[in-house]
Amino acid sequence: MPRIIAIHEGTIPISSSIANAYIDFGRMDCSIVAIVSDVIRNGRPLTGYGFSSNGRYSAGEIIRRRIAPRLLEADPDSLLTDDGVTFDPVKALPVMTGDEKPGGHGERSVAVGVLDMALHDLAAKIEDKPLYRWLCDRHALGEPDGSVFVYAAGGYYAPGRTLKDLQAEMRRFLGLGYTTVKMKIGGASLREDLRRVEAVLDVVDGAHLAVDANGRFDLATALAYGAALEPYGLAWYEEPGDPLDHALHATLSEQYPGPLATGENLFSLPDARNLLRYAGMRPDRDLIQIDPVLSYGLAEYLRIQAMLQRHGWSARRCIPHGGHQFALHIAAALKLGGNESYPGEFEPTGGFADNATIENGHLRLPDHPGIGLENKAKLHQILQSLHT
Ligand SMILES: O=C([O-])CC(=O)C(=O)O
Ligand SMILES: [Mg+2]
Repeated sequence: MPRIIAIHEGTIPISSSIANAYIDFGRMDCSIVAIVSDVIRNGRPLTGYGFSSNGRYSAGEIIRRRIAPRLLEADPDSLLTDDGVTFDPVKALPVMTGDEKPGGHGERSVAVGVLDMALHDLAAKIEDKPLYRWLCDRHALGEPDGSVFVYAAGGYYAPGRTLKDLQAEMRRFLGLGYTTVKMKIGGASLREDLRRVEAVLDVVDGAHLAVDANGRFDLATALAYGAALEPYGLAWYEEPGDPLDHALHATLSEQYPGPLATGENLFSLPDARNLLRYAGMRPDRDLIQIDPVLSYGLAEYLRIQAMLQRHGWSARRCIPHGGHQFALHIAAALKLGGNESYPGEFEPTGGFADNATIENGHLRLPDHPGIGLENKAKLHQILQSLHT
């Protein structure tokens, strides 16, 4: 039966000289982990890799001091599938969150999410299957989607960036094969932001443009932007107010008829449930963007999906925040609405396999065992250096 031999952890920069309406990414970093097993394949121990999505900083201290030791000290059989063949990240979740009080889901949800990613990578590698296939088989999810909708998120604020630069960036996204793009709002005045939005609307139509305020607005500003944006018929209006201000969101959803999107800063099942209970979310048009890696991992995300279904939500209304290969497998297996992508940003963890190509806004699934981070050369080299 497989055993964990060692867990290695590190922090790497994913910094970028860009800003959204709330933060500057000049000092952004993230946690990376390698879980080494005693299963030998091609003369080497099979190893699972994980990293955190952008937006929260490295959770190294919590991984080192609390979460990784719990995995290493657990009864090894308690981490395995019932047949004992491979690791079961669903069983690892209560082990990793043992002795943690409920509520206040902050950086520890990131620490758990990073290790959950590595456990999923390892579990699928042991069974020699790409992760999306492994998930479908182990969770009886039927056939995975053959390709996944991906949209290009960019349009950040940066010193000296002109409207022409913004248009050039969006054209570059379309040239890469994306059909839908997203840009930031809320980091400038409404007047200036409308000039930026209209400049991008010279490149794509409204139905293929989303805007993201990153939680910047108070109610009056969210409503003013909503009224101004409504005629454009945008793909969605994202994170208008503080992620926990559900009353703001509910009021806006009564006024703004187009799709609203939020959830990237909600990190747990109870947080997701409160969103549905109190934020006026409309299952026929709105989007939920909870990021599995930032919110206790895919094991917790499966529980969130079950809760959404009980509330009458389709998985297709979920397009997680994040933009990396793990999210691609999750979207294909769970038949989500798609996946985010930030072409050229948040490297080396962000983005897909080196040879991945987007066609008509969709990405085909890789067939490498596990997540396939081995097909992302620069990242793989960094991950390997954790344990070799
Ligand atoms: O700028 C960010 O923090 C990223 C973000 O909101 C997104 O991907 O939707
Ligand atoms: Mg966002």
